[in-house]
Amino acid sequence: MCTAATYTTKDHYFGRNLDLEFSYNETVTVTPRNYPFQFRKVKALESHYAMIGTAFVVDNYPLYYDATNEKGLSMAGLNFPENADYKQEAEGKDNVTPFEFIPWILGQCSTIKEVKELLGRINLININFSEKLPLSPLHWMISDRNESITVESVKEGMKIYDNPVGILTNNPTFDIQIFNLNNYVNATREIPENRFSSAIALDVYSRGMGGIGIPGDLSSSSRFVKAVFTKLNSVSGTSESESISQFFHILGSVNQERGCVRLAEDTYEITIYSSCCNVDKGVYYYKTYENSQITGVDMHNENLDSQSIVSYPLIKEQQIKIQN
Ligand SMILES: C[C@H](CCC(=O)NCCS(=O)(=O)O)[C@H]1CC[C@H]2[C@@H]3[C@H](O)C[C@@H]4C[C@H](O)CC[C@]4(C)[C@H]3C[C@H](O)[C@]12C
Repeated sequence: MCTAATYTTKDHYFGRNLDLEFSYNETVTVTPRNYPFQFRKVKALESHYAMIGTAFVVDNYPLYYDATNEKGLSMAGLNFPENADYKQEAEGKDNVTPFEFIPWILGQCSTIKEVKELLGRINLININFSEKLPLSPLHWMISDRNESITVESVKEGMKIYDNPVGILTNNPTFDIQIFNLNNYVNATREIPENRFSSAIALDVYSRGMGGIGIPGDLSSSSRFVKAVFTKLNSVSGTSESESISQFFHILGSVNQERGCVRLAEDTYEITIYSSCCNVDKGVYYYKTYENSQITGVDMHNENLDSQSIVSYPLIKEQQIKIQN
């Protein structure tokens, strides 16, 4: 499972947890403006906005999981099994495959307003990248500095939801996820009062009891509630260090620790990486399951006018600082 989030202090931040039981050898990848983006059915983008994010690069093609462009627009794909439904090619539409969706949008748009215009013409089509890499059932969160949307291509067609909480997990569909928040109307970060009954004296014997009821399990609907509660109640200073620390704590509230979700004998889902991009500065920070140190890649340290993608392998080993 996965969780994506936005957060704003002085700057804007966008990132995600990538939860899975295996890794595709993904890298932090910068695609510069003049890398010719080929698409299966629509015209290539010979020049476009530059972007940075995590991608599995195959045959010199960056298959992005999540990315941010130089205008601060960001996008992440998250699993959406049984609900995602991709279509046949349709005339008069921009026929884009799901694995091309991130470059198609981030290559051309700088705001959600522009994204909505492109989405009006788009048709997400069912063409596999290759036999070895078939399509994944995904839905997406797309965010600019001011707002987020959730995009779901389902049986009935393309659904575009305003996402007022800036969080996305996996199933069920986004309308149900948002509705489910109503069930937690009573949860609070404040010290709770006894509203149970005046007939009995109840003791607030611990801090944090206002949040009792917020789920702690790792299902996607529970992670949605937990991540929204944590994010919407987040408080931090506005420096880069304070902001990204808080961001990683938001994602950490729904981290998958090895052992808690078993998929098969000796197979467990874990948070492979957590990312946090400062979308104003184009710096992509990440941690991995075994590397708690925050590592950053600055897209502006690359030649953004070039034609060649640049990839940095994730540093996966723990970086321990012995202090004495
Ligand atoms: C599985 C990943 C999402 C993580 C997630 O939501 N897991 C939850 C599992 S579940 O709900 O509990 O079943 C998704 C996110 C981005 C996906 C990748 C990107 O879409 C890029 C390519 C696209 C190709 O078609 C398939 C390989 C692939 C490299 C994808 C593999 C996989 O589906 C990824 C890595």
